Amino acid sequence: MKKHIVLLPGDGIGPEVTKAAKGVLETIAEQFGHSFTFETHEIGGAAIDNQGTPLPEDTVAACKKADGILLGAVGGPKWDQLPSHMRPEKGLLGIRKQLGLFANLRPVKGFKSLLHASPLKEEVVAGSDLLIVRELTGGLYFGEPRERRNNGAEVVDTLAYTRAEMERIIDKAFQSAQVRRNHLTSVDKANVLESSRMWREVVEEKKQDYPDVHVEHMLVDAAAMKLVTNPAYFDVIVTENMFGDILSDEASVLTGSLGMLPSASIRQDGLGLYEPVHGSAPDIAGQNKANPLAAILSAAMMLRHSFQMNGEAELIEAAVNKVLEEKYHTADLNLTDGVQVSGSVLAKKVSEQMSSHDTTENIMWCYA
Ligand SMILES: NC(=O)c1ccc[n+]([C@@H]2O[C@H](COP(=O)([O-])OP(=O)(O)OC[C@H]3O[C@@H](n4cnc5c(N)ncnc54)[C@H](O)[C@@H]3O)[C@@H](O)[C@H]2O)c1
Ligand SMILES: CC(C)[C@H](C(=O)O)[C@@H](O)C(=O)O
Ligand SMILES: [Mg+2]
Repeated sequence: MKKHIVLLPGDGIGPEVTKAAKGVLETIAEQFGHSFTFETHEIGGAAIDNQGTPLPEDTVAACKKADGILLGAVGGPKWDQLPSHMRPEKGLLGIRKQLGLFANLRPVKGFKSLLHASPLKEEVVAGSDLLIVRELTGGLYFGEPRERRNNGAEVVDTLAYTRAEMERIIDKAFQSAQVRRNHLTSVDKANVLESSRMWREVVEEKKQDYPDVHVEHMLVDAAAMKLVTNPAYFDVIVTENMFGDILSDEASVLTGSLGMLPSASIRQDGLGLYEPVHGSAPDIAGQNKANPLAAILSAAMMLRHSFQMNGEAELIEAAVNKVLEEKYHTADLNLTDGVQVSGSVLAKKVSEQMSSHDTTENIMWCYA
């Protein structure tokens, strides 16, 4: 199969982890006889430096024509003092919005061989396998007005949603629950926010369409606590943009590192931008220390979601599992046992494992 992939490496560790994921995709192409072509574009701080804007028009145009998009990360201290419309993060928010990527799927599954990498007790982490379905193009991130007022004496951000925006993400989450364990937890702050009260109404209306799914409501503060005390309780969590951002970094603790969490930012027709949950990690950028697995697993999500290449995605996931079982890991996992390697060596191990045909265990993450 022929597929055209746009790479948006971005800033900090973005280029390192994107290169690692590209290498794994090349191994897939070789093994399965696919033809993947790649085109690299700037976004974020790199684009500000070279083109004066965090989201150049040619980047958007290339993404619109792509079969799949793989992003590294954007941002860093170099650009922190720029006005908000010129920050690298605006490039990421802009591409999500312009492409209509309203659903962000963030699967969180602890690999068995990494249970002891979490700072939580192994018996707490064991059995956790959840999916955060985060609304990605609305809420506080995009609501207007957002401004300083009264000579800087006041400031306003706006949390706005239309009912239609809520309906489509809640539908997506019910559908994800149907292919998983039929348990949906809708997370909100309905004791305080009007938007959350409407969110609850929409969930209540939608549940009539999915009678096989057990749905409940949970306040975000309580959910944050339960995520680290009883994570195995959760199957699918659906929540608005900002809550989903925060809960997903928290959930990464279950896997041992933020460098383990992949994500898919998708829309209905299958186009997707695949991005690790982590950021540009300026503290380790350029040192070949970054864990490439979140980016590699994001590439696997691209194969499954945008290209319908399930076997190929499973091969990557199984190879990652095997490499971890063989106790190779990067420094972020903070392990005292096993073999600590650089990011590029870990990525190479994954590709070698894929070519060895010794990856039989299907550890597939289920998400729809
Ligand atoms: N998707 C994105 O592009 C994205 C996501 C989050 C943050 N950011 C941006 O990244 C910059 C830094 O933000 P931050 O420091 O709060 O968050 P971060 O995710 O970049 O880093 C948080 C911590 O996790 C570590 N870490 C993250 N990814 C890792 C990996 N793959 N391997 C090993 N360790 C890893 C970092 O070293 C750091 O200690 C900010 O400008 C922020 O806006 C971008
Ligand atoms: C960089 C930032 C804008 C982004 C977000 O908040 O969506 C990041 O934290 C993420 O989780 O993808
Ligand atoms: Mg985040």
